[in-house]
Amino acid sequence: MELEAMEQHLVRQEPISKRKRWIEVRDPQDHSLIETIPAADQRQMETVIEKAAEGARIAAALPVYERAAILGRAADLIQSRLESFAVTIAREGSKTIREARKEAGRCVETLRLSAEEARRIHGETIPFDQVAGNGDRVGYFTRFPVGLIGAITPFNDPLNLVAHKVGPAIAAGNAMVLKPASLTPLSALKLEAILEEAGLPKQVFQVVTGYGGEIGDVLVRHPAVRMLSFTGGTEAGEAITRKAGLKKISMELGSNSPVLVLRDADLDEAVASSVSGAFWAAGQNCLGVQRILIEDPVYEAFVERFVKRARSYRVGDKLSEETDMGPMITEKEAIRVERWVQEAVDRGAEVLCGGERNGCFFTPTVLIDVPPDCRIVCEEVFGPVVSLYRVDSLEGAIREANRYDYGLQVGVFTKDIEKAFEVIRRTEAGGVMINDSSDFRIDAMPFGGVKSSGLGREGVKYAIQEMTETKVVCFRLGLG
Ligand SMILES: NC(=O)c1ccc[n+]([C@@H]2O[C@H](COP(=O)([O-])OP(=O)(O)OC[C@H]3O[C@@H](n4cnc5c(N)ncnc54)[C@H](O)[C@@H]3O)[C@@H](O)[C@H]2O)c1
Ligand SMILES: O=C[C@H](O)CS(=O)(=O)O
Repeated sequence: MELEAMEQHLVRQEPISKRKRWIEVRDPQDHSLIETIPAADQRQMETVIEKAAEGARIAAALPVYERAAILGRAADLIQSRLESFAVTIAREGSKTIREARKEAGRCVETLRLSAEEARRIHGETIPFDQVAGNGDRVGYFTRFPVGLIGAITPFNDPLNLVAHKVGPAIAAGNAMVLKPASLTPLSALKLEAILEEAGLPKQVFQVVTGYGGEIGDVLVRHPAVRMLSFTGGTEAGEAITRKAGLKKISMELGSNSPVLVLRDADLDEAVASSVSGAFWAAGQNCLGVQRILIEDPVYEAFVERFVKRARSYRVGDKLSEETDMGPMITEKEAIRVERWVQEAVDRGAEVLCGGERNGCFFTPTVLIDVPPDCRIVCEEVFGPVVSLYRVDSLEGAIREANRYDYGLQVGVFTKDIEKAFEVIRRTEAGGVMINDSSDFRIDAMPFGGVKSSGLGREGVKYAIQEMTETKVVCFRLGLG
């Protein structure tokens, strides 16, 4: 994402001795100062990593019942302080208070799932005698923790995406060092304190705040870090993958998610779900609906209803219960989106609603006639802008859905089971939602993308598989 790249560029330009050693966490809505926190330097990150080696030994030695109890207590503590967590998410980021409450509630769910899955990390027996001559051999494989995991998270879901890394890590007996986004680090710091209050030894989970390109680089390259769990933009993900060296890597990256509205769709459902999916968190959502491909017979009817609903969105104060959509994370990001919209308009696109910026606020925007090579559709907009396209057939919709090198999730609205399975089979994505938009997820399901949208899967049970190694044990009997 350009945002962090710009920030890192600025940090890199300053001599290390002159870099600010603190981060002012400010509310994007009014730039008010929320909290000032330290910006660690590379030496401090190295010290934390060295300390975390002891944390890996402690984590692996924690019996499963203790891991599960700690995670369950942490979930209970957050549940009891849900509003406080929601206010922090809303203030440091872009979410409205209603969106933030949902994220805090999902974090509780993610930690409870982690407590459950800690008890289900199984191996299997192996029938060695499937090969002649091995009748005297019995054995199994088991799973053991990777050790020390380096985690790096994005600004947009500052609590639950951290829980999706640290919950499975603890469940599997790993230690973790996390570098959260420097724009929204406070939720991660609160989670770190909750886990310590729930009984997690301090060395097992450490949050280090600072600038990605500076201290994140240390985490990426350090040989003691045996796995990297990254969530962020594709550009940063590729840069990190090149630097990481020989270690496990999990990449949850960007997308420009499509929704297919077929001629037999329930249009009211398709409109409601796609408007929500397009403008949730001011479009700063990896699963955000960025392109809608509508079959000819229902195009006019869908567009009219979609624009009407988009126009009804109340944009304003994040902490008001009445607000449907808050600001973008910075004015720089809002200006980028404004520039991308203008580029499309200069090339013939039409703005059906929105397109106005006021500081870091950008109104819910609906475009048509966008040339397919405009950045507003071929890159990840990560803002409240959605482009509608008329398609002449299911074949045309699938072709358009697969046009770009992203592949996180797809939504398709149809009542025809055959067409649904055609989309399931032929679209290039990590998830296909039938009669939901692309923006549908539960925290227990496997989650991740193909092509430039990622490597590997999160979702608690699946993250645990990635955060463990298998060990085969074989007994050769009859020699005593
Ligand atoms: N697939 C998913 O599950 C998922 C979920 C949320 C967000 N995202 C993606 O995250 C992006 C938005 O978040 P963002 O703007 O914070 O992303 P970003 O890529 O700018 O930054 C993400 C994190 O990586 C760090 N970072 C950036 N460059 C780095 C480098 N070279 N070395 C080490 N660390 C580095 C940042 O400090 C931050 O903590 C979008 O692309 C969105 O699609 C994906
Ligand atoms: O931004 C991407 C998130 O992973 C989507 S969700 O909030 O987890 O559904």
